[in-house]
Formats: sequence, C-alpha cells, structure tokens
Amino acid sequence: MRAFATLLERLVYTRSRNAKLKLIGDYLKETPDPDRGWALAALTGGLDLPAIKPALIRALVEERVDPVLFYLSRDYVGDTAETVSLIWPRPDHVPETDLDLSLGAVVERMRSLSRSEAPGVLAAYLDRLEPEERFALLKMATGALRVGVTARLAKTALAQAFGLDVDAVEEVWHGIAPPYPTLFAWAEGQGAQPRAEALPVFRSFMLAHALEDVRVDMADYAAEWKWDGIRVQLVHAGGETRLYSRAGDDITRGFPEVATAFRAPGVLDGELMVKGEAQGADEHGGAAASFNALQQRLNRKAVTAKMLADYPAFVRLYDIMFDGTEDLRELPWTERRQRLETFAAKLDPARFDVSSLIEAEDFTTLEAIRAGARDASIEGVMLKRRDSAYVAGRRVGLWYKWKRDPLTADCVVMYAQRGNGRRSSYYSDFTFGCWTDEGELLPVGKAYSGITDEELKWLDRWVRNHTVQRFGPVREVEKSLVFEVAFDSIHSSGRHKSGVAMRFPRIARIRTDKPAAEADRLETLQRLIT
Ligand SMILES: Nc1ncnc2c1ncn2[C@@H]1O[C@H](COP(=O)(O)OP(=O)(O)OP(=O)(O)O)[C@@H](O)[C@H]1O
Repeated sequence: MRAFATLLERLVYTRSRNAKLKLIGDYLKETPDPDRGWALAALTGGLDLPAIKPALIRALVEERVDPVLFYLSRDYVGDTAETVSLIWPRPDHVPETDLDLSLGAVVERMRSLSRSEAPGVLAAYLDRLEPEERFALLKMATGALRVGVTARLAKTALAQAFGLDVDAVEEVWHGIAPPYPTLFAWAEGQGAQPRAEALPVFRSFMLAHALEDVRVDMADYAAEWKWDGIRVQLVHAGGETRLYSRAGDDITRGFPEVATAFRAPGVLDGELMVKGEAQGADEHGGAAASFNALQQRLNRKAVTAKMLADYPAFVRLYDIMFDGTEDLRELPWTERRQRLETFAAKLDPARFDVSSLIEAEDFTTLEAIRAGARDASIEGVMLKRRDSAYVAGRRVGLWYKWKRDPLTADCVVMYAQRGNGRRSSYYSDFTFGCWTDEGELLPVGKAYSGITDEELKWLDRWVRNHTVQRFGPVREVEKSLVFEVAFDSIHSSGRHKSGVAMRFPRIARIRTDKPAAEADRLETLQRLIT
C-alpha cells in the first residue's frame, strides 16, 4: 500500500500535467503485478468494490471516531477520506496476524467481501495502516480518488512510460479487466498486443421493431418465442468470460453460475432467465420461471448461495456472433442458426439451451399459436428474416417483436392516494380489487397510468366525494367504481392477501357503465396465473 499511498499523496499536490504523467509512469514501471494493475484500475475509475458504501464509512466513523472531532476536522480538512485517515484512533494493541497489506492483496480481499464482512475487514485494515495508506484505502473504497487524474491521463502515462501509442491502449481497453495482466505483458514486450477479436469486449446487439399492421411471409421469416428475461451477451475470449447486459454493462458477477459454465471461445446472444418449477413437460423448451423470479437476481451486487439455489439462472440462446475469433455476423440467420446449434451442443445443458423455433406454415397459423401461448416466460413472438446478417441496432424488416395482447380484468377501486410530481395534488394512484366467492373485495393491484388529464381531474373529484375513511395519506373509497385494468401477466404472490399480483397493471378504461358487483372474481384472475 505504501507506494500507492505515496503516489496519491504526490498527485494531490502536483499541478503540472507532465509531472503527473511522470509520477504515474514511474509508479507503473517500478511496481510489480498485480499491484500496479489495481492502481491503474483505481486511477481510471475502473475499480469496483461492491460491498463498500459511503454509509459503511459513516457507520465506522460513528463507531470508532469521536463524531464532534470528525465533523470539526472535516470542516477544516474538507475531505472525508483524508479526515478519517488522520483521526482514526490507533488501537492500543493490534493483534499479530499475517494480513497481507500489499495493494493487490488488499484490493482483492475488498472485492470479494460480503456486505456483512465489510465493516470488520475495513476496520482491521485501518487499524494496521499508516495514515497516508489509510487515505489511499479510503479513497479507493469511496470510489472517486479525486486526485486530479482523469482516466485518459492515466492511460497516457502508461503509454508514455512503456512507449505505446495511447490510442492503441484505448482500443484494447474495454476488452481487458483489472489487474490487466495482458496489457502489462504487452507493454513490457513480453506479450502481443491484445487483439480486439480475442478480447471479451461487448458488441452492439441486433434489435427488433414492433410488428404493427404487417403480415410477413413465413417463407422469409423464422419465428421464435419472445422470452421474458433479460438480453445477455456471453463472451469468452482470451481466457476470460464476460456477461453483458442490453446496455453493455458487465453483469458477469451477478450470474456466476452462468459465467463459470461458459468456457468455449465465442460470442453468443440470448435471454437470461431463471429456471422454473418442473411443472410437467414444457412444450417450448426447458421450464423457465416468470420475470418475477429473475427480478430477485437483478441489481444485486452480492450473490448469496441461497439466491443461487432458489433462483438458478440459465441462458436461452438465440444467436451467435463469433465462433472462437471467427466473426459470423455477416452470415445469414439460417447459417448462424446452424452454427449456434453446433456451438451450443458443446455447452452444459444445465445452463444453456437453444431457443426453439415455432413451426408455422403461414402467418395465420402463427397468429393462432401466439394467441394460445400461456407460458409465464413467454412475452410474445419474434420474427427474424432468414437471409439477414446480424446487424447492430434496429433495422426495419429484419427482426420484429410481436408481443402478446395484454390481459384485462374489471376491478373495483378500493383506495386512492395522491400521485407524484405534476399529480401530487390529485388522487391519482389507485388500489383496486376483485371479489372472492364470499363476496369480499381483496386488492389485486395498484395503477396510476393510462388515464387522460380530464379523467385525472374527474377521478380526483370522485375520490374526494366518495371517501369513506382516511388512513394518513390514503383514502378508502366507496366500492362502486370499476376500472378495466390491463396487465401483462398474473403471478401468485405471498405478499398480497388475494394471493395474486399483476405485472405492469395500467388503467385501460373507467367503466362507469358497469356495476361494481359485476366486476371480475378473484377466481378468474387465479385461472390466469402463469
Ligand atoms: N427469441 C428471441 N430473439 C431475440 N430477442 C428476444 C428473444 N426472446 C426475447 N427477446 C428479447 O426481446 C427483445 C427484442 O426487442 P428489442 O430489440 O426492441 O429490444 P428491447 O428494446 O429490449 O425490447 P423490449 O423491451 O420490448 O423487450 C430483446 O432485447 C430480447 O431481450
């Protein structure tokens, strides 16, 4: 940690660009791997320590540092990391351990921390480090170094120190991960320049247009199910595996079971989903759960063993971009499909399968098949032009998405709340319910979208005139108004007394023409559960 701490300290007090370039360049030349790689990641903003949050540092401060002293000192010093590093109380007795305090060891430990371990480990490091090293550690932990170094400056320093072209560094940058072993090997003449096609970089996805009032000739288009998961690009190159999201974000760490199972060099395109209950034979392929299950795995930084067991992920593949380093994107879909099937045969069937094709001799047949699809993991149909190359972005006529028609139910309005923003003075968020067999109304969903400004005002007035009780901001209303609610699907939910929850509910119509007693029964919704 010492050398990196010294570097940061000097950078803070150095104004001149050339002096900064030299400081960083010298550091990168003199420091061994993997420390210099982690330092470069920190300087370029590429260091990700998921378990460390500003709140954690605040909590540590509250526990270990006199808060009055902290706030007074911070007013004077102006920087939380520096303040904490200066006033962190050195414990009377630091137990002897073989804690490795090299930069690489510290960063690698911090990257693998669970959230519950984080406070203890961070405190243990702070107890053992010197003030300037603590400063370096806290700077890394809080994400932004703020030492007056941009990512470009750090890369320029690297390029100048090793006689490389900075643009060549940029070119390979997105395909390499810290601590950048291949980059340093190349910089020191020990290895070749990492080649883009041999790197686990993200390539733009091919996207679809919505099918609107078009009927296509099934001789020209192949049909597949539109699976309700998230788009994923699987890349294995240069010995590394990466999973990228629709937006190109690296989501590898969120799905370790998929990443470790993908070890064949190539780039594949597919839908990331969670396995479903084995609800008997699944006619469309292996059983997948509804999006609701996948949601449990999204946006989580740490993946617990329980998550992996309860919501195991797999990928339903539908395209191939590279086989090894061979770029297949120019091939027509039919050929890519064959290559995909051959490629997929090498993969673990527990984690990968190939999206099945829908056999429909003409469009009318396809229409009927689509209308009959009731699987929770299906969102509609995709149509892909058989002779089309894999083209990045959305191009008319190549891929179409044809979503399932939304489902609807007539529900009775039960509660209303004020909305947000422009709607904050209107009762515009509604909870509605359906009848049980015993004649009880149970809430089945909440919606606020789908109404016009006129309707918004009308509903606001209606709510105010039909309130039967108030619970804080919520008004319970007379059970007399019916909404036709549209939604994408229904799943069972332990969180609601009704046992059901709607996906994407929106108000399709206000049904002043329908008596509340004739609204739908819960049983009707239960039958739609997928
Ligand atoms: N068999 C499939 N082939 C291609 N895409 C599929 C398939 N099954 C599901 N999808 C999903 O459908 C989306 C296709 O629609 P589009 O290209 O417009 O992307 P999108 O903007 O993410 O769409 P949406 O939000 O409507 O799913 C893909 O992003 C992908 O996640």
